[in-house]
Amino acid sequence: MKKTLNLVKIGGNIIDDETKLNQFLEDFAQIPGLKILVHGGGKTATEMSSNLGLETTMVNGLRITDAETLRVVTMVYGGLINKTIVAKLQAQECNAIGFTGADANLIPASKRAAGKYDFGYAGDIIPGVIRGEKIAFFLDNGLVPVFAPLTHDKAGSLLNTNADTIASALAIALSEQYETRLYYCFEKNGVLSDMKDEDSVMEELTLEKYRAIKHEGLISKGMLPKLDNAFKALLAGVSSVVICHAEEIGNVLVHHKKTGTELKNNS
Ligand SMILES: Nc1ncnc2c1ncn2[C@@H]1O[C@H](COP(=O)(O)OP(=O)(O)O)[C@@H](O)[C@H]1O
Ligand SMILES: CC(=O)N[C@@H](CCC(=O)OP(=O)(O)O)C(=O)O
Repeated sequence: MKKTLNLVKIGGNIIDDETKLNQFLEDFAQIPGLKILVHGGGKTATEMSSNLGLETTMVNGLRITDAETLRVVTMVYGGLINKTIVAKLQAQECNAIGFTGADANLIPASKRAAGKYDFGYAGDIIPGVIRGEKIAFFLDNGLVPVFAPLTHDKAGSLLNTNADTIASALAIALSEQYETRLYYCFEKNGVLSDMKDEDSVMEELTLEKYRAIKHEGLISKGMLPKLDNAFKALLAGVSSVVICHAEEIGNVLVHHKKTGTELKNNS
């Protein structure tokens, strides 16, 4: 029987709030068994860019990453956020180890070719290239990998890759070795049917329903890549995918409470 692996992704709105981040990491540290944390940090990168006089442009939830922006996201994601999270987890007796996708060549990617938009140094993960057994080595030796949303092109450049995409690609790669469960944690209670009503959480969401509500305009901004990546993982064999509030991660994974939006495969 495969061991269970809980792979948790935490978004930038929580990371940017120290109290919320500390609470989340305390809860995450309590999760028993094998686990991985993938973090974003888009909000902090936007603030840091603005402090440096750089304008931020997002298209369909993805950052246009010119050379200057790549320097900012490398410092913010690979340095400030990744290392702060690792230190905070170590303070909770959670033996975290921080990675970008360049470390141990864990996530090779290719620079996205310019089309309607030129995303600059944005990286698309090459399908099938993540070798789960390399990550399993760390998991099986009692370590908790913490991934920054950076990949690399194997030609010396880091690339900026959406953290939801990294979480999905890692979950897919690791589902060969483990029964992998993927949790997208952010600052809302789940996928909402009405953005003005925080309680309008859809308990379940099928791909068919997602396509319909996307068409109606109920899904926007960062929720688009999040759900595209979430369904990709589910369809590729990840055991379960849940989108929930960051405050609930302890309730879900320590106390086994059902919360948020669970994706369903209706095909
Ligand atoms: N139907 C929806 N339900 C919940 N959030 C939505 C929805 N449509 C758009 N959003 C937006 O998507 C955002 C989540 O995407 P993003 O900011 O990329 O998250 P994260 O911080 O996890 O990376 C929410 O903050 C919200 O503003
Ligand atoms: C290419 C691209 O868009 N990369 C993302 C990576 C960070 C991220 O995904 O952060 P959140 O999870 O906080 O949104 C960005 O720079 O915003």
